[in-house]
Order: sequence, then structure tokens, then C-alpha cells
Amino acid sequence: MAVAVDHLNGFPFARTPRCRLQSFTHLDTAMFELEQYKLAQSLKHSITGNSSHRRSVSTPCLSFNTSGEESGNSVPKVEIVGGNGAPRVRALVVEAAIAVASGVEPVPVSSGLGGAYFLRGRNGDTIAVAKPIDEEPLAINNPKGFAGRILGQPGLKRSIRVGETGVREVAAYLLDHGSFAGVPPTALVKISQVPFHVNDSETTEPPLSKIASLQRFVEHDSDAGDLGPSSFSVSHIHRIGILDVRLLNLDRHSGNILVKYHKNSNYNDNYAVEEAELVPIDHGLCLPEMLDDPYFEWLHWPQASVPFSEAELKYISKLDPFKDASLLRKELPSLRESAIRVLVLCTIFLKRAASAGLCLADIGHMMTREFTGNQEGPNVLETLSAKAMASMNCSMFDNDPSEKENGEEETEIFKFETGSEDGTASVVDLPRLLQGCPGMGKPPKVPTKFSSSKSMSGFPQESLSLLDESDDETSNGDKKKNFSDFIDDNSSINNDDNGDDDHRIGGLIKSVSFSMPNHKLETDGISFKGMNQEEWSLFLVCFEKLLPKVFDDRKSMGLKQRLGTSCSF
Ligand SMILES: Nc1ncnc2c1ncn2[C@@H]1O[C@H](COP(=O)(O)OP(=O)(O)OP(=O)(O)O)[C@@H](O)[C@H]1O
Repeated sequence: MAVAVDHLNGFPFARTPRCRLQSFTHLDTAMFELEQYKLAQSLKHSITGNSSHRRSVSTPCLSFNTSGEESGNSVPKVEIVGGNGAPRVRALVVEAAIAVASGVEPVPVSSGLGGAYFLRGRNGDTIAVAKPIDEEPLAINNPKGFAGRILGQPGLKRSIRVGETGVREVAAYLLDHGSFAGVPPTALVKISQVPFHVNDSETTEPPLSKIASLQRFVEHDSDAGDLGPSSFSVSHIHRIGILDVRLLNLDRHSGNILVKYHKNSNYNDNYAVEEAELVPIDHGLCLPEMLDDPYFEWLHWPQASVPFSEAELKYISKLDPFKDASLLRKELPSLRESAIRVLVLCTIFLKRAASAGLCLADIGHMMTREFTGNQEGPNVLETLSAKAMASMNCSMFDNDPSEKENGEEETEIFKFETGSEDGTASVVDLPRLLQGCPGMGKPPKVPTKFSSSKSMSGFPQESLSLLDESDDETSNGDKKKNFSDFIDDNSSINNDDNGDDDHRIGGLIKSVSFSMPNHKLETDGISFKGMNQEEWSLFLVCFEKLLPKVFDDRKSMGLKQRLGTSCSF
């Protein structure tokens, strides 16, 4: 059996009318070809690297229906398309490639809302979990009855698009430096000639390949939902919590924490102590495109109120949000800049809060929205961001008195209408939003102007309106390409080449911009995508200035509320 490993560095991608292609200028694609007919004849399990077998890809479009040379090639294969620079992923992909080439079919996983498959080796051991992006919840080929939207539309969470959870799984692994939280090795791969699920297969040609996240399978005994938190160590919970805060994880429910038991070395014959290792999985709903409401299961666990240890504080202090941002841009060019900015903001928030002496529970609470009555209020992080945006505008106007005069319509600007499909309008009251944050005081008078609301039609879900696809840019100001940009439209996946939002996303855009164009403060989340680099830097300065007061307030409030820190676990 031969394994040909092929590196495609800097491959210049063409642009075709049918298919938007991604310029993977720095994509280092490792291609693992395993030819099945050779398998039968092979000299048992010898694996040889063959760099001379360079493969030219004429249509490197990451589509579900491949064409050209690939359609004539029925060899199951796995190739890395994102996260190649991460440790331990090549070994994972080699194993998965050998498994699929040897003809072992993926086994569907019954739990979860999305399509997930166990890939097994020929000895029956599970190697990896593959989650095709077109089988995510709400995606076109979802096998569990939650299909219906096309790639690029808002998904289960409005701030994360259908088809873009896989890239986030990989981002979580890349950002888990030194395996601090223990995210299993994860890569974004293209898997070809493997029978995954397809809806409506009678009318549509089954795809020859799919893009999927591929994660190392972790042997485990249960998940955290089956157990009470008392058996979990403070350190394991803190490490997962630190990751969740950096990534603004919207989905850290207990089922997404696997539990493995190890015999503790201190046990004696009468009483074997088992230590539970926690393994975080399922990071598809991290790094939203705008500030959103995270879900942190550990917030309800007493360990989260224990102060960070020295080692944890050291790890946090060494986190560099800008380096992390560069890493993501390099390894995962399809991840949108707006999501990367959320990472930067949350990391700064974590670092400053930890160094101010706040514990994980304090930080998690400040990032979580609260319900009062039946109304959801903004969390402290959102309120702070809104205030930083406002003060940023003020400081820009300070330099330009003429603008200041023109913008005196204040207060009203905090009330903007949001239309709904039935024609009713709701009003979002930003002064109230700004007052919701301890230490914020009165909202500033901020001159702003409204952005025009776009009326769209076509989809019933009002949530479809919340992502504006128009202007996602890289830090250089270049238009950024995303998965939905380069999906071949043969695959029935949205391929918006004409830039016309209206035929693609239904509902009503609900956003208001501040005085600078594209600073969107959306009713369901604050987005940073419209800021240019200079504005973003200014925003961060304004944001950081607001932190000490808020942290002081939280500390005095937390003293009353928190559990005693003398609890032992
Ligand atoms: N790395 C892994 N190791 C072992 N088992 C895994 C791993 N990843 C996922 N699983 C198993 O597969 C199941 C489904 O995976 P996952 O939760 O990631 O899918 P999902 O469709 O995104 O789920 P959800 O609807 O909860 O968001 C998990 O409940 C778990 O049992």
C-alpha cells in the first residue's frame, strides 16, 4: 500500500463563473492518496512518503460536487484544507486516510443535531469523528431533520453561519496552545469518495467529496452531563473555562465535555480513587461574528468561583490576542475577520479581568446576558463595547468640531426601529442598554446617524436578517473569501456572485451605524466588522479604558455573591 503525501504550497487558484474559488495563497495542503486497488496487492502495511507524486489540482474548488479529474477518480481520500500547521493533525489525517482507503465506511453518530461520523480503522478502533459542513444543523444535507438553509445563512446561532462551524472546530484546536484545555487534534479536511449522507439523492447527484472537520476520537467513560461537577477538578474546569471565554463559546453544555477516568496514583487497595479528566469537544459555535450570548455550563459549578491558580494566571498573561489573530488568518483564511475580532476582544477582557483578580465565574457572568422578566438584557461585555464605540465616536468628533455640530441629534440615535415580517416594529433602547452595566453611569450623548434598513424577502425566519454579508474584510481591507464564496453552485449551495443580498437573505437588516460607516450595532449583537484597522485600534483603546471601573464594581459585588473560596474539591 502506498501513501503519497503531496504538498501544494501557494497554488494559484483560478476564478470561474460557476464557482468562487478561494485563493489559498498560504495553504499548505497535504494530500494523502491511497489507491484502493493497490491496497489489495500491497505488501502489507508499508507506508512510503512520495514527494515526486505531485498532484496538480485544476479545479481546487471546495465543492460538494467535484468534477474533471476527480470525477474519474474513485479513490477515497482525505486532504487537509485548513489547520495544517497545527501539531498532531497530519498523523490523524494519515490514519483517517488509511481507514477510508481501506473501504471502512463511516458510522453515523446518533447523538447531536448535526451529521457526525465515526471513522474506524480496519481493526475496529475508532480513529476520528468527521462532521461534514453540509450536514451541520440547518444545512442542506443535515441527516437529522434539521435541514433547510443554504451555506452562508445564519445557522442555529444567528452569529454563526451555516457551513462555518467546521472551521471553528479547527480554530479552537489551534488556539488551545500547549493543549492547555485538551481540545483533541482537529483539522479541516476534504474527504472524497466516501458515502456520507445526502438529502434528496434522487434529484441530486451525490457529492463526490465533502468538506468536514476531522477530530481525533477520544476514548471516554461518559460526558459531564451524566455526572455532578463534584468529581471534576478545579483545574480542569478552569482550563476549559479559559478557552470558552477567549472563544466566546455559545455552546459549552455539559454534553460537550467528555469525561475519562484515570486511576489516581495515590489509591490504596481498599479505596481506588479515580480522577476525572475532562476533554472539551464540539467547538463549532465558538467565535461568533458578533458579540452574542455564550452558554457556559461551568458557570453553575462552584469550581468556577475559585480564584485562578498561579499557573493559570501565567498562562492567561502569556496569551497574545494579536498573535492568535495572525495564527487564525494564516491557518484558516476562510474565518471571517469579524469573528477574529471577537477573539481579540474576549482575550483582552479575560487578561485584564484575571489580572484585576476576578475569578472565572465573575468573568463568565459578565459575558452572559441576563433575563429580567421575560426580557433579555445585554451583558456587561456588550454594554462596555457599546460604550466604547460611543466614546470612540466622541473622541473622533473632538478632533472635528464641525462634525460635532452636525451630530447633535443624540439620544434619539439610541432608539432605532427594527421591522418585522408582520410589519410591526420594535424599538431597542440603547440608553437602557448602557445603563445596564455596573459602573457605566449615564449613557453618553453620541452623535450618530442611522444606516438604512434593508427590506428583504424570501425567508420566514427573522433571524436570517442578522448577518450582513456585504463587507467582511481582512485587516488589509481586502474582501475576504469564505466557504460559501467558493462552493460550486452545482451543489445547490448558495453562491452569491452577484453580491445581491436581497435575493439571498430574507427578513430585515436590523442595524444602526454610528457616525462612521459600517459600525454596526445590531439589535442582537454588536459587530466589529465594519471598522477599518485604525477604528478598530481606537475602539480597543476606548474599551480598555473602561475596564478598571467595571472590574472594581464587579469585585465589590462578587464578594457578596460568590461562594467562599475555601471550598475544596
Ligand atoms: N473527539 C471526540 N471523541 C469522542 N467522541 C466524540 C468526539 N467528538 C464527538 N464525539 C461524539 O459524537 C457526538 C456528537 O458530536 P458533537 O456533539 O460534536 O456533534 P453535534 O452535532 O455538533 O452535537 P450538538 O447537537 O450537541 O451540538 C458527541 O455527543 C460525542 O458522543
